[in-house]
Amino acid sequence: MNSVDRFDILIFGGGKAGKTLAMDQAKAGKKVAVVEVGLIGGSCINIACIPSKTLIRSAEVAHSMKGISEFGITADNVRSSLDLVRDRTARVVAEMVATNQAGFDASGFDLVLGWGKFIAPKTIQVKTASGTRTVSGEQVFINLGTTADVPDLPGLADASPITHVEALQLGDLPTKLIVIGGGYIGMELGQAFRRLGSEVTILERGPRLAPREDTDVSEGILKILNGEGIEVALSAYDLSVSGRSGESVTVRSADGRVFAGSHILVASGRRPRTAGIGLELAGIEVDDRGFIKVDDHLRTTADGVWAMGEVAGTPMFTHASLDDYRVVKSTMTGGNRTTKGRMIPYCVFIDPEFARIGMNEAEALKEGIEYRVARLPMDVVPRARTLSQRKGFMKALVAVDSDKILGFSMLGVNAGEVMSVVQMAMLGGLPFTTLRDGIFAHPTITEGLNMLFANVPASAVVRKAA
Ligand SMILES: Cc1cc2nc3c(=O)[nH]c(=O)nc-3n(C[C@H](O)[C@H](O)[C@H](O)COP(=O)(O)OP(=O)(O)OC[C@H]3O[C@@H](n4cnc5c(N)ncnc54)[C@H](O)[C@@H]3O)c2cc1C
Ligand SMILES: NC(=O)c1ccc[n+]([C@@H]2O[C@H](COP(=O)([O-])OP(=O)(O)OC[C@H]3O[C@@H](n4cnc5c(N)ncnc54)[C@H](O)[C@@H]3O)[C@@H](O)[C@H]2O)c1
Repeated sequence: MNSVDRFDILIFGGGKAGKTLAMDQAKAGKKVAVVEVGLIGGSCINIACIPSKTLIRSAEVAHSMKGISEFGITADNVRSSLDLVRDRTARVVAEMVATNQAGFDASGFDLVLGWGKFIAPKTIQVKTASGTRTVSGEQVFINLGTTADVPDLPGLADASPITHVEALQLGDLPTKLIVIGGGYIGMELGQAFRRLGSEVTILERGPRLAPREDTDVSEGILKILNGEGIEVALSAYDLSVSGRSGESVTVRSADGRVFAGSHILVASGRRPRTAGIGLELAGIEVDDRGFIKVDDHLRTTADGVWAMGEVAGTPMFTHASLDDYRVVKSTMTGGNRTTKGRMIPYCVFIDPEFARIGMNEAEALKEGIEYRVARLPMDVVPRARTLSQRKGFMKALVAVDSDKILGFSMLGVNAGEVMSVVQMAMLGGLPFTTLRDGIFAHPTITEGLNMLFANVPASAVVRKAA
């Protein structure tokens, strides 16, 4: 073994939780190292949230130009250039990487760039540009994230499919994009490419999009995507592929449907980056899907080793990874914050957005929780009319035996922001009447919450699992 550089804190993978903990602990005077294969700042800013949302914004602008006559404006000869869209995305990413790098430098931790693997408990060997370096930590934190899971479908690997990484860096706009998977990435990027000018077909093996959501949400999203000319093939399972992405591809489903396209994008879920990194040499166990086993404090099966973010099975959101940092920091400083029962919001950046906090009807029914439900079509919210963004609805679940808000779902313009207002009320333990009777600025989308919560039935409409 090479000589070992010893640290108080060793972080394996510089994702959201890892980089935040590294800066925090280095500033606190600890000797800290982060082993990172190359994404300065992790997936979110380099290849995931930030570039995808930047591309999506360009696509939104392109889309609104198409419907510009609705606003009494004429714009002739409007064209989009994928090169310029990609350059804008690259600029936003570069800015964020630079900001991250500056934060890393200011905190003073040792960034060890290279692919790492455990070679002994708490000891990682890193293949750097100049050779190998071995580092160990008194406390070790794993934050390695996930990677696109390319399913083992006949012909798919030979077709050289793209993932979100390549999709965000394409030189030419696909004439016809086939997307395998109708989840977050499939819906977001599918809609964005459609709006930039591609024909798009989404193949989803399940019977509906967004299967974790209530059926009214799935139906609403389907209608919106179909309305923009996106073909969505549901129950498209046991796919087989021929051809090559970038040239011509054909996909067949078990029931005989055939889909032809120029490119194929795989967006069918994620797999943890735990293979081949010597976890067994470090006493760190994984579950049957390869995610690192952790307890509510994110402690692994190895003493003094924690795992955070997606690799630990945390819900796959940047803000959830950030909260893992808080959980770990709490344990390190004698606190008792855990992952148990935490409320994690999310927003799918289709347009209009879909956002949820807390429970939906399907979950309440499954758990046998009685609830009252209020619904409001976006069409009646004055701000939605001024914006010509009338699609979708808001929905809230309220307890039966109290005025507690159980959950909120919204498919509509600014859903992510409006959801946060409801989330604050839930975090503060406020009754739904606070949102029903609070004074919101007019005309805002949030003002719709007055109307939504005015629709909460006194008690009559109670639904319960059969
Ligand atoms: C296309 C896309 C869009 C998304 N959009 C959103 C969104 O809008 N909002 C949201 O909240 N979430 C979004 N997500 C999810 C979000 O990106 C992640 O949940 C978030 O980045 C947290 O990841 P993490 O902290 O678990 O790890 P990551 O940020 O993935 O960090 C893991 C790091 O470990 C490094 N690494 C891995 N293996 C090794 C090794 N052997 N040696 C050295 N280094 C290694 C990687 O290079 C990486 O930098 C999106 C994901 C994708 C794919
Ligand atoms: N806005 C956001 O916060 C955001 C955006 C993008 C990604 N993410 C995170 O990244 C995760 C991964 O995204 P994703 O879209 O890859 O996964 P996903 O789990 O959201 O969706 C994958 C979809 O692919 C389908 N599928 C799987 N195998 C298939 C097959 N062989 N044929 C056809 N369909 C198949 C699944 O039924 C599912 O609907 C998300 O779950 C989310 O947590 C978040």
